Amino acid sequence: MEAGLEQLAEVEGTTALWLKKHRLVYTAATRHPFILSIRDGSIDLNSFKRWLGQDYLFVRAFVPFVSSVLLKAYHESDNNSDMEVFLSGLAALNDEIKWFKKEASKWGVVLSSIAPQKVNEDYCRFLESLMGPNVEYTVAITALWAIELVYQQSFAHCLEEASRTPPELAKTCQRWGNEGFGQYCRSLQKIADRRLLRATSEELKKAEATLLRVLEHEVEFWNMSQG
Ligand SMILES: Cc1ncc(CN)c(N)n1
Repeated sequence: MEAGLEQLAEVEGTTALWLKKHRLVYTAATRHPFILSIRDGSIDLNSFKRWLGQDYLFVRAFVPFVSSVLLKAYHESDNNSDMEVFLSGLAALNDEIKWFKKEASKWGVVLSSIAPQKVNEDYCRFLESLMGPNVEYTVAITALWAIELVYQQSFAHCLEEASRTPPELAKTCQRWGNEGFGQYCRSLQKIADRRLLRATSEELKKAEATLLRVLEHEVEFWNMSQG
């Protein structure tokens, strides 16, 4: 990193700098028309159901990814408490899978008969590419933080005062838009920033490229859901 940027990263955090630098794609991911349609109440419920079924499949693939980050933390982290953050994330995912099953039956979505769409498969394949032992902990935690952040920022937007989110979707928005999940995202960000400050320039390049890929995959995922 250049000398000036390095000082700024110490004050602001590398992740915040990257979000500013890549704000167009970040905004595309967190203020997507699919999310805006939840927020203004115009959401097509078939799109919502499509998202629900596809996201259930994504979350099933996300669990092993989070486990792989926990494993990397166990082997590579310079801070004992990192592992506990991921463990709490895994516990939340356990609840999330149960929630998806209940929500799906509420909406008449039969999860067992849903096939992943190509966009979803591509995203899950990307997750798998980050699970191997050759991928640095710093790169993997950057991806995990970005993936969670997109949902937190998107759904929190649907809970803001001016929003007209339909009441039957409020629980969905609260799942990722609540303060506890916001705190979890900040914990992930702190870990990522701590690691990025000590990363080699090669690792920094890989982590930034990974952040961009996550944001692009998230935009594609919303596009797919919207249909
Ligand atoms: C596609 C996607 N991105 C992020 C999340 C939040 N875990 C999710 N459930 N699905």
